[in-house]
Amino acid sequence: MAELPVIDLSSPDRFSTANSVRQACVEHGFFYLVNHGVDEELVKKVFEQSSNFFSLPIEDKMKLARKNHRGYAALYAEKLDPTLSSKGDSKESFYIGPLADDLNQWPLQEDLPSWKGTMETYYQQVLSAGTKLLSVIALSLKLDEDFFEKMGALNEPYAFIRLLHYPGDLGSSSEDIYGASAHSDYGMITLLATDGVPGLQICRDKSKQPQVWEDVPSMTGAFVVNIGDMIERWTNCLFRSTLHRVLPPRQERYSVAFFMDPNKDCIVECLESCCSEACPPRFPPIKSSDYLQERLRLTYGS
Ligand SMILES: O=C(O)CCC(=O)C(=O)O
Ligand SMILES: [Fe+2]
Repeated sequence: MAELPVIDLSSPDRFSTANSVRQACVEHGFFYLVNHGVDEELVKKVFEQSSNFFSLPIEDKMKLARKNHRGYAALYAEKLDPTLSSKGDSKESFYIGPLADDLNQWPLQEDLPSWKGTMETYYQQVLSAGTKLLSVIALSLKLDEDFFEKMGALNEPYAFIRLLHYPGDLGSSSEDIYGASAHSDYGMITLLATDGVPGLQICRDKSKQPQVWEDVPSMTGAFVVNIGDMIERWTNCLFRSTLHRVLPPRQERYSVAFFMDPNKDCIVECLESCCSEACPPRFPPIKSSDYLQERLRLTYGS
């Protein structure tokens, strides 16, 4: 079992919080976030509405099939580990992106009346928690706390809710089928809520063979937060985007991820404080949208 640090976002001592965040991101790339300001009742409602959506007939769900990375992705449609030969991950999901650009797809009002409002409120509340957390992350890197704002990353951030449903035992064969196969997240940070059903695991050392996987238990009221690959690139691997996966669930499981990615035009390049002559940048600068597009292409095989 992984013993992950707990970060209190409401602590008045921001420098001490920043130190804990730094240690958590260097050692684990994963931590629990408490007192994050997202209403617990709202989280419950999101899980209820998510379950309502996934219970709709498949024909209705397919009417909202994923376009512009918004909407419904059916069972086995995604493979988070593109090196696996299996048919895909045993989960279905639904994506909700930036609220302002009108590209989102919504279930019919008459089917799920308070669905859109619930998701929009959740989007805004988690975005605001994520924004606060990124200012602590900036402090933890010895940058100004508004670093990510000033450089434009948080100007219309490319942030997504992903509702996830793992349907439980489908009696699948011995094939390599995971709920979510091994991957690291692509963006800046991910804030994950789960329904408490176990399954999430992390691998702290991707290069060690055989890989060692540790369970990440859920903690009531806390988000599990992890660092994405773009922060790993910005920090020249000082902060880790840790490999994780969800075991093939025997029991039905729901989770809700919030991926906070920078503005599409943002250039992600090694921070000055994270490189030196002895430790040159490991990655060339890259435009955020180019990086994401390539990662999504590999995940969906198209
Ligand atoms: O469902 C989970 O617990 C994790 C999902 C995940 O890692 C992802 O969607 O990127
Ligand atoms: Fe993930």
